[in-house]
Amino acid sequence: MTSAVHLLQYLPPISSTMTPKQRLKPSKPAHNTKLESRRACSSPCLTASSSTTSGRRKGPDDYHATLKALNSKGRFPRKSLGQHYMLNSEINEQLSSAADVGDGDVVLEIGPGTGSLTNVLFSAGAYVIAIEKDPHMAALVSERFADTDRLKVLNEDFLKCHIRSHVLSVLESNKSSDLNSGYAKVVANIPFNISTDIVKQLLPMGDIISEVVLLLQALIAVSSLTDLSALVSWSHNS
Ligand SMILES: C[S@@+](CC[C@H](N)C(=O)[O-])C[C@H]1O[C@@H](n2cnc3c(N)ncnc32)[C@H](O)[C@@H]1O
Repeated sequence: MTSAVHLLQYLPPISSTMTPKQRLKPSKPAHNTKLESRRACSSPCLTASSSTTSGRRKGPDDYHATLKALNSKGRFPRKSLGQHYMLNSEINEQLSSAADVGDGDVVLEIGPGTGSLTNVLFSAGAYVIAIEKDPHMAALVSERFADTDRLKVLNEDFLKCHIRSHVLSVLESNKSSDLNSGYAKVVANIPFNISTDIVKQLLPMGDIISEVVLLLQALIAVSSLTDLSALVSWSHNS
């Protein structure tokens, strides 16, 4: 079995219109109602250090909906958990289509958060195994998709849980169903603080995982400001 990085795509810079001052604003808890009335900007994510909203189209995962979902659990993005929530559904769709997610695919999502990417994966027809460390977010995503039988939420630390057995149990139990058996795919907007460890965990799993598409953080400026711009994907070939 060999595994190879087939594709390293850089997404276009997505917060280039923000001023350094905007980027460096200190964290504010989401329950601060002042947050909700701030002006729109082009940032696609709600992060531990962002206090601005996205000017993109409204939807179930836009800035206000995401804040509302977080508020419902008394939460705000935590840097220690790499929590930055995707507000741009187009980027989620790019992640899903880079892995060619389709009907019956089993997809492992690391850190579903509020479920914006999970929602896109469902729309593509996938069965999703979502591993979420934060118990509040695990509860939130379970409640959000309570009416589907195509989701298994595991409130676990991805770096400590037995991923292989979780994935294999879903692949095995679905052999006779209409799910594509044999291989799972990984599609995730991962917590950047543990990117390297996540990749290390996934690399030896080419026997059960066919595609990996991760949104990673890339350095974009000498001032050490960072942006979300790298989409890395690879396929395992036997
Ligand atoms: C970058 S956010 C992405 C959230 C969501 N997928 C999105 O795109 O908006 C990362 C998510 O991973 C979760 N997380 C952090 N560390 C984790 C770990 N070790 N195992 C599983 N989930 C983790 C965070 O709680 C958070 O929900």
